[in-house]
Amino acid sequence: MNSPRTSAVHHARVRTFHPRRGRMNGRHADALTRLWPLWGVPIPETPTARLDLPALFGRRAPLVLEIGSGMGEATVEMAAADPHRDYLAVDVHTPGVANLLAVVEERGLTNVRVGLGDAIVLLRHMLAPASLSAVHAFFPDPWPKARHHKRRLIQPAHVALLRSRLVPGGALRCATDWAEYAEVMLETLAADPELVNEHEAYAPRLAERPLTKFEQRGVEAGREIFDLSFRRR
Ligand SMILES: C[S@@+](CC[C@H](N)C(=O)[O-])C[C@H]1O[C@@H](n2cnc3c(N)ncnc32)[C@H](O)[C@@H]1O
Repeated sequence: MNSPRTSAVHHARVRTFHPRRGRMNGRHADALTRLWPLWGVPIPETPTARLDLPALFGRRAPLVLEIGSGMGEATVEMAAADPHRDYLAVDVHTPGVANLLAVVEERGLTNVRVGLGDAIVLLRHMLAPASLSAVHAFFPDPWPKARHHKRRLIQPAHVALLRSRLVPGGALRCATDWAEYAEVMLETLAADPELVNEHEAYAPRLAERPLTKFEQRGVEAGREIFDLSFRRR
């Protein structure tokens, strides 16, 4: 369960999400014990310092942030195909984070680090403006009920924050299987004067984005998939 608390962001009240333990198996527990100290990025509730990215990755390279990486399927495939950039994945779901750490080890990837905690806290307090080459938000929770829309990742205050962390020309790529949220995403991103849509409306499917189990379930349920691709001016 999320245990939310509220905090002020650009004068809007939004939720902060705490890590969720979920259901852990032995492999997850082993990965957390061995690999978290190597590649894990703790996200405290009130961080006091920005991340030292060259120290974290052991090199200076363009950085991609994946928000809500789930079990890490997209992170692993995209990072493996893109060794000249570093990938920082973040999720609040501990078993997903543990799974990603295990697969990063199995695949021998050196360009992936994994944050556990709230992506908004990470963005606001731990990443400097203009520090990201790209932000990926694939299938963020749609929060379908109107009274929960305020929990959505894509909302004006968050978009301003996300965009501020991109380098000029940096990419913001989103996908969703929730048609109403797709429309809101399109409107919200298009309303930011510092973002440019790379397409007239929705983008074609991003070739390098793999099919995750989450997306597969949406397709099997008959839902259309919407991709969005914007760039910071
Ligand atoms: C619907 S799942 C999609 C997972 C994955 N991107 C995929 O396509 O399979 C959304 C993910 O976002 C994570 N999430 C939700 N709120 C978050 C937050 N504030 N910070 C980081 N991750 C978050 C959830 O734990 C969940 O793993």
